[in-house]
Amino acid sequence: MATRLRPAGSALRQTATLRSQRICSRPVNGVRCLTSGTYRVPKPFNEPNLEFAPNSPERTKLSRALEELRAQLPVKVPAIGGKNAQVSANQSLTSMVMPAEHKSSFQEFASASKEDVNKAIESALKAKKTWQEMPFTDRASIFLRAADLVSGKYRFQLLAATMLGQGKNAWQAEIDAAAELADFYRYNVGFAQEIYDKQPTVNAQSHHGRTDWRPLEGFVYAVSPFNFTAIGGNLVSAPALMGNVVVWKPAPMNAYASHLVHQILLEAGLPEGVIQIVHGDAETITNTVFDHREFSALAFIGSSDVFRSLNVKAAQGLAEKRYRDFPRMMGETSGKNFHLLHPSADVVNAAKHTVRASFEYAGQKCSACSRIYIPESRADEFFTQIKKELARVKVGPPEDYQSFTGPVINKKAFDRITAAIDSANADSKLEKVVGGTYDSSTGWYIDPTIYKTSNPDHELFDKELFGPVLVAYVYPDAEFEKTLDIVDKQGGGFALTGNIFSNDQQAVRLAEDKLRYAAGNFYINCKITAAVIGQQSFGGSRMSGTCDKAGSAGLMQRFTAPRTLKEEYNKLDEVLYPSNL
Ligand SMILES: NC(=O)c1ccc[n+]([C@@H]2O[C@H](COP(=O)([O-])OP(=O)(O)OC[C@H]3O[C@@H](n4cnc5c(N)ncnc54)[C@H](O)[C@@H]3O)[C@@H](O)[C@H]2O)c1
Ligand SMILES: N[C@@H](CCC=O)C(=O)O
Repeated sequence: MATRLRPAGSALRQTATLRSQRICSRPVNGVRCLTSGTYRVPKPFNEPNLEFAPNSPERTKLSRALEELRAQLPVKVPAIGGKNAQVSANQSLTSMVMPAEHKSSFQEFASASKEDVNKAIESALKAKKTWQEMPFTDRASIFLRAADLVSGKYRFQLLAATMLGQGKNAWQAEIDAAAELADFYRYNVGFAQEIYDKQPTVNAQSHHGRTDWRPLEGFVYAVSPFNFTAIGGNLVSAPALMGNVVVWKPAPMNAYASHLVHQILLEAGLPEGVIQIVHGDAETITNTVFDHREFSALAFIGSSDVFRSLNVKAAQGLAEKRYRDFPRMMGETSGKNFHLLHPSADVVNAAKHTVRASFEYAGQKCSACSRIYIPESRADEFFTQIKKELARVKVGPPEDYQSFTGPVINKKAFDRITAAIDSANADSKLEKVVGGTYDSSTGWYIDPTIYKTSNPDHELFDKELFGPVLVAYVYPDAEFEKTLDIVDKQGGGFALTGNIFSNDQQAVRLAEDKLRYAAGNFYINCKITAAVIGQQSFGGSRMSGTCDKAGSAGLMQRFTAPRTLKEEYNKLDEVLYPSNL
């Protein structure tokens, strides 16, 4: 039996429901809608965070959800999701262990064959006409209802899945699987309204210009990473809200959390077929999708190398004239993100922010800080404060509320990061400040690790390790401007997030200008992680992606093919121009 959603108690809060009704003039699913009006969706808001303090009701509820989930392990995930989809008894399944406890299997998923993927594509295309003809206000209602299910009825179930499956502690799971996911659904509805509202404002006399925000003609392929439950949920909601149908391939390590998100969308009223979730071998699924004539767009979040390879595949398809459209290629990818301290910086503040940015969720946020630049005059103070903070930090399992950070995702990541640590420990050009140790006896644990160097060209400044490893360049105070050039040049060609800590506004201006292309998200006197939907849209350029910005109308507009209409109310009297007469 596939794991189904269970209510986890009463909704925490009732959010505003869509007050507007439908606008349409033709029957939808045989139902004629008769209301009229230019409807406005509710104003989006950021979901308030629960804090899980000792003895809080939310801590009790979360602990219960964790116990209930543990009792069901390993959870089973069907190859293709749907209201009644199930894993059959004789199907071979792929097992994924818990990052914090690798002797225990967390999830087992079935893998889609090429035929299954083709069926999923055809089901999505079959659902397309009805879905895109559904009035926007009704599509919006489905996602607003989903937001309430995420933040209410299924909140603790989503958190538990994200904690056990992806190794996040309660706070990290909360800001991802509850808050950010609900925020994406609510804000995306607002962004869609913003797009539909964009209409020509100037018309010549007796003319009427209009924009028809058509969804893409084929289907969208969404490929999501392991580290955020909300990211996959957004990658599918953004195109679907704009009237597209989507084939969704989540990362194997969050197959179960993504399955839950899909089930929630179905419960919220999403018609079956509109989003087809497909699990299995990445290449089999992708090759089948890329062979299809109606492949219209890729919405990818993951590593740069994979995104690059998918661009090459799509180019090959284009060269062979396989597609009807030029597929849109949207990708948010890797980073080698920086903190930069000016000599005027508040060093205590900078050190605290750096501990969070580099080591929360074991450095596995694409936004995480993995390189830092510190002026010589402030370096001792900075490292002393960092050590003081790290002495209070517990590395441990996600279910332990005391754990500040947890394991890395799997053995492959553990081996990759610890190999880099072994080599750094033996590198005479690096001096270890803290950490450099790890332990895989129960889970994939790596201690927060910092190296410093006076060699700004060390390869660690260019390599995304995606783990809790930070490299620091201590620069001569007089070389602040030169250091800006180094920051810009380094970072492996990536340009995702970065910041400056400074109490000198001229230095802030200089950094903001010189580092204009070094980061898609640039922060001043605060850490570089935890962008909030509606406040900081997210994404970088250079080799970090196409910078379409998750959490913005910009990304959603990429899932449209606008049609321009012009209507005239007068007749043409004369063929010849006045000058011809
Ligand atoms: N910029 C962002 O917004 C953002 C957000 C989260 C993660 N990331 C990046 O994602 C990476 C970590 O996530 P990950 O380990 O899941 O990334 P990944 O690139 O290994 O996988 C991402 C997705 O691509 C799929 N995939 C892997 N190989 C594939 C192939 N050959 N063909 C088709 N699909 C393939 C995976 O199964 C997964 O669904 C890091 O590089 C991180 O910086 C970026
Ligand atoms: N948007 C998140 C990062 C997502 C990538 O993993 C942040 O801003 O920290």
